[in-house]
Amino acid sequence: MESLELTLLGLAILLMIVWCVNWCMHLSALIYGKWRLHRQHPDVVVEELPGISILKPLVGIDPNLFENLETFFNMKYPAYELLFCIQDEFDASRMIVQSLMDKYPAVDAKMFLGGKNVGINPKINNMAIGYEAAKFDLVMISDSGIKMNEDTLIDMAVHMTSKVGLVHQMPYICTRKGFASNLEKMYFGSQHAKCYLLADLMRINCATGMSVLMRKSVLDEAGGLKAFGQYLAEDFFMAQAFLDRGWRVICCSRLALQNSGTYSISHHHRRICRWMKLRNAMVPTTVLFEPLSLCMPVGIITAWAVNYIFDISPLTFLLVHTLIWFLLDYTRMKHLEHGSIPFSKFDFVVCWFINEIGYMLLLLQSHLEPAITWRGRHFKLKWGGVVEEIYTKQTV
Ligand SMILES: CCCCCCCC/C=C\CCCCCCCC(=O)N[C@@H](CO)[C@H](O)/C=C/CCCCCCCCCCCCC
Ligand SMILES: O=c1ccn([C@@H]2O[C@H](COP(=O)(O)OP(=O)(O)O[C@H]3OC[C@@H](O)[C@H](O)[C@H]3O)[C@@H](O)[C@H]2O)c(=O)[nH]1
Repeated sequence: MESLELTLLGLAILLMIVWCVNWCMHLSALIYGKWRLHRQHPDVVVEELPGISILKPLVGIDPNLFENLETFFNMKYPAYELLFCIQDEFDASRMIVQSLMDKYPAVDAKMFLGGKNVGINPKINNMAIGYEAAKFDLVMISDSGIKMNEDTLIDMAVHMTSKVGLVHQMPYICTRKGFASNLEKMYFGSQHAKCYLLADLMRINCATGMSVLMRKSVLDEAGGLKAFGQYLAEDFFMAQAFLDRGWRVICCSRLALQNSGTYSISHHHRRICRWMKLRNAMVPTTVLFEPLSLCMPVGIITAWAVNYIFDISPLTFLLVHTLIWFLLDYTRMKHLEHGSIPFSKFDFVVCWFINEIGYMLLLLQSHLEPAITWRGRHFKLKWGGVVEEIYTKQTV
């Protein structure tokens, strides 16, 4: 009996430690975010910044594609080239790119059609020819849904100091109409931002491949772009290749502004679930630790612990815990927005709860359905990250 009580007390103390670690994570991410993000670079001599080759992998179109791509033709940067990689020669995005190239003849832009089969990852295959044609030593990969501010490239280049090999942007969401967009903003502004900033602070590899600037010479030393075609989480392995060679990988101070014109709650959930599956395979410790960094699971288990140790009402504890967590998320989101949050406080509360509950369900789903579907293709992820395409039989 005594040993059971001792075990329960030990467990309760352990849970309280996990709870304290979570508050430390929250506060550190808030402070680090304030220091790292939205910096200005008034003293930079822009003309001296190195040239950049920007790879834009494109598949299909969405209502914001023209607007998003146009921002790349209007960047304040001394030397850059745009390498549009279009997966299918009959893809509708070809017309959009052509019209932008006609509108901005002074911008160095080229189109590459069809890609090259160098592996399984379709994004890598799509960019393979463009990568070979890149003329600068700094290569940037920028996904189709990204919108750039005029000075983002400057910010990324400034972060590429002599010890840094890869600069990435923390994903965030542009303000668009509707609840689905607000929910996406909530996801990227709460738990995701907290962990992303912390991982960057602690130099843990967390680079997301939607917007990354890299030293091409180092990537070539690692086998070039094609070496990463066997993985679906090519972003993680690319960043790892830089870390393994002693280079620093850092997050710059501008956020990656995702502004895809096609969005819905189910699309967001499918995408996040796909990312969770990648994380589970790449960094298996996240299987245990990710649930332990979420508001509700941590609140519930700690409510039991404080009740066991201090006889505090679990419900009161849970309410106070949730309220403070919520306020910290609100503060972080305000900071990410660099101003006021673009939806009402009521919408914020609703989105926050739906995001917290949805997050837990998605984590569960990511374990129940291991296969990955990406843009209509199915993949089987093996431990360690190597991927295999699953072909389904067509019946006529
Ligand atoms: C007692 C509490 C411990 C807390 C541990 C928290 C673990 C949280 C794990 C993940 C949360 C989100 C991570 C954000 C970045 C990942 C984005 C992503 O999934 N990207 C994929 C698609 O682009 C990519 O292919 C995935 C690659 C693997 C990334 C692995 C990230 C590990 C991040 C760990 C963060 C630890 C924070 C600090 C711990 C004290
Ligand atoms: O078959 C494909 C699918 C996607 N892509 C391109 O890859 C980019 C990202 O595609 P999506 O927007 O569908 O996917 P995500 O935003 O979830 O991608 C993210 O997660 C998986 C990682 O491997 C990626 O690096 C990261 O960008 C786009 O530019 C898209 O055009 C291809 O070129 N071919």
